[in-house]
Amino acid sequence: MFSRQARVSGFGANRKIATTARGYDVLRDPALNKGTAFTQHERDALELNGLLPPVITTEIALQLERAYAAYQNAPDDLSKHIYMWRLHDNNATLFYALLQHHMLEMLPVVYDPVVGQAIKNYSEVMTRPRGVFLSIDDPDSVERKLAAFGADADDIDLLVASDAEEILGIGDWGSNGVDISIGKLAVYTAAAGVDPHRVIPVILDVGTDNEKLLNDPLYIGYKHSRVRGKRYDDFIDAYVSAVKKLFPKAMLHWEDFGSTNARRILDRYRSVVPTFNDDMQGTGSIVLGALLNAVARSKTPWSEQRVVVLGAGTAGVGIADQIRDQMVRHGVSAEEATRRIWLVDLPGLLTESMHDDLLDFQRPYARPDAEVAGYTRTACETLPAAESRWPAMSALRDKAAARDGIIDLATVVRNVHPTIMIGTSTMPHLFTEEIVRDMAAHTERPIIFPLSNPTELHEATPRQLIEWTDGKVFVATGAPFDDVSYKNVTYKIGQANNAALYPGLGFGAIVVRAKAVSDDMIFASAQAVAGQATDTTEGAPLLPPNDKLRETSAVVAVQVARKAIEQGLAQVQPENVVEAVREYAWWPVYSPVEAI
Ligand SMILES: NC(=O)C1=CN([C@@H]2O[C@H](COP(=O)(O)OP(=O)(O)OC[C@H]3O[C@@H](n4cnc5c(N)ncnc54)[C@H](O)[C@@H]3O)[C@@H](O)[C@H]2O)C=CC1
Ligand SMILES: CC(=O)C(=O)O
Ligand SMILES: [Mg+2]
Repeated sequence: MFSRQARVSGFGANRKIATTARGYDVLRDPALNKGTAFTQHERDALELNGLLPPVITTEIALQLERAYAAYQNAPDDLSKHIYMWRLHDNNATLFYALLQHHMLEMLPVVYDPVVGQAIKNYSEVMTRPRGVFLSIDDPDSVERKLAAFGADADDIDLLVASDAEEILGIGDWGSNGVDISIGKLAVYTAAAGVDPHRVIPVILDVGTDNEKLLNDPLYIGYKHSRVRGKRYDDFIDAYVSAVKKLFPKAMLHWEDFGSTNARRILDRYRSVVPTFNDDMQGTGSIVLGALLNAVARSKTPWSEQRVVVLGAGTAGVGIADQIRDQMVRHGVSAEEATRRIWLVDLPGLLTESMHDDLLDFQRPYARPDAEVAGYTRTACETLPAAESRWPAMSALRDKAAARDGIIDLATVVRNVHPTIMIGTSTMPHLFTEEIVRDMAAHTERPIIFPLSNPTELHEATPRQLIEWTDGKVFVATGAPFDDVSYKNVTYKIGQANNAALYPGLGFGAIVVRAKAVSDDMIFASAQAVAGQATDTTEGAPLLPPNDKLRETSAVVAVQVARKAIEQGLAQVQPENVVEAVREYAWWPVYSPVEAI
C-alpha cells in the first residue's frame, strides 16, 4: 500500500506513480522507494540528491545481487525471514523481485514452514506493523480501522483475514497470526501477480487460549480467552459489512480459522460476497489436483477408490468433500461416494453412534455402527481437557476411553484396505511403518499424502513412504521436501500446499470481478493445476514444481476466470481472458515516479 502522498495510474509497462512526497518521505515509503535505482531526473524532481549514494543502478540485477548476498549471510531460516521482511519494509519491489528470482529457495522462508517459527516468535521479531488489527473488544471501530488503511473504494482487490485459532498445524497464536495473512498475500503476489499495493492483511483479534501468550508481557494482542458465540459472529459480521461498504470490489480470503468456525463463516458469506476458505477449499482443490494425476497413473478408477482421512478438521473434511464430488463426476451416487471415505480423528474412526457430538460437516461420513461391530477397539488415554485444541473430538475420545476404546488408524487400514490415505491431523509420525506396509500389501499403487504443516508435523516423510512401499507409493506433501533416490529412481515430491493453487484461483476471480467463488471455479482450478504435471515417468511429481508457480498460477487464473464467465458470475467479461490475466498481473519492476 502506498502512503497517501502517492497515486498510481495504468498497469504493466504503462504503470506510473505520481507523488507529492519529497526527500526522505520518498525513501521511507517501501512502495515508492527504488534505492539506488532512482534516475537522475527523479532524484532532481523528488529532492533525493545527497540522500542516496551517487551511483545510479538502473539495472535491478545489481540490487538483487547485493540483497541476495545479505540474505545468504543471515545465519538461519528465521533470520533470513526477518531479513526478507526488513527488505520489504525498505523496498517492496526489490523484495518481490528477489523472491521471484529465488522462488524455490525463498518461498519456504517467507511462507510455510518458516512463517510458523516467525509467528511463534512474533513479539520478538516484529519490526513494523503491516496490515490492519481489528479487535472484538471494540467492534464499533471495525470500519474506522479498515478506513485508516487509507485506501479508496476502487483501490483494494483482496483481503486475507485470520483469527489465528489454527495456524498451520501449530494451533492458537492470537494476534501473532497476522503474519499468516501477510505471508499468504506475499504468495499471491509472487505466485500470481496480485498487486501487493491493492491488498490488506487483517488479523481478527478475538482473544487467545494460548497460555504462553496470555502470560507473555511482550504479547501484542488482547489478553483474554477466545470469545465465542454471538459476540464472535457479530464481530465477523461487522468485518464483512465494513469490507463490503469500503471496498465493494474486494474478495475475502479466510485463513487458519478453527474447525468450528471455518465452515460456518464460509457457508454464511459465500453467497453474499466473493469469498473462499483456503484451508478447506484451496487445500481440497490442490489435493484433488494431485489426486487427478495419481489416480490416473494408479489405473484404479475413481469409482473403486477407498479413502482414509486422518484428522477430520477443516482441511481433512474439505479434502473429503472434493474427493466425494469427484467420485460423483465419475458416475458414483453421492451416497456411495460418501461411503467410500473413512474419517479418523482423536476418537478413532468416526461412527454414527457419535452423531450428536460430531461437527455437522463430519456427520455425513460417520460409519454405520453395524458395519464396524467386529472391528477391534484399542484402549486409549483420556486427554487433558485444559490442553485440548479440539474440545468436541477430545470429549468423544474421552467417552470412548471410558468405554471400550477407539477404532484406531491401524485397525481402519487393516479392515478397509484403502487406496488413498490423507494426513491432516497436525500430529507427526502417525503413518507408521506397520500401517503403510499393511496398506501397500492390498493395493498395487498406494496414494499417500502427509499434509500436516509445518514440516516437522508431517505424518511421515516421503523417504519413509517410498522405502516402506518399495517405491510403489504416489506421494505429495504439505511442505517442500528434497528429491528421494531409491533403487535407481529419483522421486520428485510434488508439494500439495494450497499455495500452489489459491493465488491463481483468487487472481482469476479478481480479474473478472467474480460475484462469488463457485464450486465449479474451484474444480476448474484443480484441473488446471493437474494439467501442468503431465510427466508420467516413474518418480515424476504429481504437481508442477514451485519454481514454475508464476506460469502455473496464470493457467489456473485463466481457467477460473473462464468458468466464472461461463457461469454468469463475472462482472467484467474480457473478450480475451488470457490477455486480461496477463495485463492485470503485477511484476516487480520499477515504475517511473513523477513529482507533483
Ligand atoms: N498442505 C496444505 O496445503 C494444508 C495443510 N494443512 C495442515 O493440515 C493440518 C490440519 O489443519 P486444519 O484442518 O486447518 O486443522 P483443524 O484443527 O481444523 O483439524 C485438525 C484435526 O486433527 C485432529 N487430530 C488432532 N490430533 C489427532 C490425532 N492424534 N489423530 C487423529 N486426528 C487428530 C483434530 O481433532 C482435528 O479434527 C495442519 O497441520 C495444517 O498445517 C491445512 C491446510 C492446508
Ligand atoms: C498451508 C496451509 O494453509 C496450512 O497449513 O494451514
Ligand atoms: Mg492455512
